[in-house]
Amino acid sequence: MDQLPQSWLVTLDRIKYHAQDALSTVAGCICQQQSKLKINGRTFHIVRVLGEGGFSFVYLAKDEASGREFALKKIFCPMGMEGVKQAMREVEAYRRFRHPNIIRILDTAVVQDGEGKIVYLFLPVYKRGNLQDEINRHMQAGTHYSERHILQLFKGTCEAVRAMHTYRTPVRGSTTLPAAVRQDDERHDAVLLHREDDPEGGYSYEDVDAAVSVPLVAKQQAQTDDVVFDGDQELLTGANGPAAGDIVPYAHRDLKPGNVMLADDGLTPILMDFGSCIKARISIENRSQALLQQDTAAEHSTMAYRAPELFDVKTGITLDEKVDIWSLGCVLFALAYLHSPFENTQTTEQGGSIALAVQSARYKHPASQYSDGFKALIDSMLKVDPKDRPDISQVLSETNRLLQAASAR
Ligand SMILES: Nc1ncnc2c1ncn2[C@@H]1O[C@H](COP(=O)(O)OP(=O)(O)OP(=O)(O)O)[C@@H](O)[C@H]1O
Repeated sequence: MDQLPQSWLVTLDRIKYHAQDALSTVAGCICQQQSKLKINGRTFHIVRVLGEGGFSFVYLAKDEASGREFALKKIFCPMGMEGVKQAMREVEAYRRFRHPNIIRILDTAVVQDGEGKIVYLFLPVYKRGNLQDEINRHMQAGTHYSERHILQLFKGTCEAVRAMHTYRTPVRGSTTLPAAVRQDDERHDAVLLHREDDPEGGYSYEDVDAAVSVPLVAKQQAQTDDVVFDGDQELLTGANGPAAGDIVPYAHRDLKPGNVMLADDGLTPILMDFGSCIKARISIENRSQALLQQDTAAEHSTMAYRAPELFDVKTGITLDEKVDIWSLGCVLFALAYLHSPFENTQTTEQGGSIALAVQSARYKHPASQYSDGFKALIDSMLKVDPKDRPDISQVLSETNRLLQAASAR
């Protein structure tokens, strides 16, 4: 096993954990008892699977007492504390960016699972699904979005991205962090991260908004040995870190239609899946740093939406938030033509690889009714050299201009 590359081990873990979860889901259908989950004294009924990702399943879960529904994301952490820390970094990213177009996290729990751990994230449910689901519906029906509708969806997505690219380091103590942990689940040895000021050890559902916005103490000593969360690195300001109030751009690094949910109004996009979110500016000083970034991108950033500089990371460069601008170009293209510019293309059909097509920005606009300005916006983002791409504010102002023009037509 030692000789196997890390990516193989990850794949083996995925197969193992997905098989386990699939089996327990089937068993849960047969045995009502197994489709319930008890966390911190509350019982949740697992209604159905909403979706699945690389290391996670997302369920529709209903609180038995209140009847309130949640999207419950179950993340498997097979590789010890590093896996849990990675999951908690995702949690912290959800908490860091408060924006109407970014998903809110309602609560978090960590549960022992044999040798590994499971992290549960409680999220609001978006019953309309994500933009990839919408694209699939268009494909089946042989329909397309109008330019105006696309630009409305794209604008909200860009606003979420702008909140990340222009993130300001908070003043110490002003960020909400999970403040305490405790162990009290009968079956699972669950550790629920919850509001410190709630003696009952949880939030009331009416209080959910307050629970994510009340400033808690920045970093607390956990009450068990399982310190699973080491705080927002942005709070660690000082001689070597950014000063409070500085702009520290973050990159999402996995922007794609499947990671944008649609709110119930059918018009408001909600950015989610922050498992790949990272401080955007990374200076690559040597080959091993370059390979690390390349491997991370291969694991977390979907190929058909991944920026060219992440396929073959060069030394002596600084990766930055322009990786997301490339992905936004792919997202805008996909909303228009129902696939990424680098999948289903003639190039890939003729045996060329996606990686080669991306690295030379080889794609074509299919014949369509979309305006020249709209196509030019896509083209401006799909530039191989990140310096040639617009920044998020420029993308937004062009989107607004095109939206006004489309509304006037
Ligand atoms: N809040 C939600 N409401 C409804 N469905 C959801 C919600 N969150 C996630 N899903 C569904 O679950 C799927 C997987 O979720 P998510 O992308 O967070 O998992 P992941 O493991 O991080 O995936 P990836 O492999 O893309 O990184 C989504 O594509 C979506 O269909």
